[in-house]
Amino acid sequence: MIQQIYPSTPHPFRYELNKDMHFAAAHYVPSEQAGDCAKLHGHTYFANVTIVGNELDESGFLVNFSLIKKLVHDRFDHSLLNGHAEFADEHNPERYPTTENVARTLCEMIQDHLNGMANKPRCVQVFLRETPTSYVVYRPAAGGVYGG
Ligand SMILES: Nc1nc2c(c(=O)[nH]1)N=C([C@H](O)[C@H](O)COP(=O)(O)OP(=O)(O)OP(=O)(O)O)CN2
Ligand SMILES: [Zn+2]
Repeated sequence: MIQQIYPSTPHPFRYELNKDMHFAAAHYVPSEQAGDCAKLHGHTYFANVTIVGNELDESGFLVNFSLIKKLVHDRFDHSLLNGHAEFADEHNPERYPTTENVARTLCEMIQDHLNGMANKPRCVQVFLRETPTSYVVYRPAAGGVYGG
């Protein structure tokens, strides 16, 4: 069982849901400055995704926990991150599969899906751990999340 304390983000919504998950993936950071990270290697990533909203769906869910896992796990588990379109541009540092960019991409992917739901849940935080000693927290700009 995964048990961990995460940083929290303040928000005005009635419900907050968190989903923990793992995925195994390989990557390299295509930058001469990246040192050993420029070499192909792998991690078991750990992600915690925070979803908020005011309304539940017809199942009484803010969003089904399993959907959040499916969006991330089905796409990235046992894959080469650099092989995904989101991370394939080796000339744009915003597209390198760093922890920062992967966390932001997960949030954006999930939000794209949530935008199609009638109860309009929002992804307000992705905590992404790459190694036992390194993690990133991504939060979309407040205007983007709360501004409708
Ligand atoms: N800001 C970032 N820095 C680094 C990233 C990153 O994504 N964003 N990535 C790496 C490497 O991919 C590496 O796999 C992880 O680095 P690091 O935490 O240094 O790994 P260690 O397990 O060796 O850490 P120790 O605490 O020294 O054991 C590097 N930097
Ligand atoms: Zn790495």
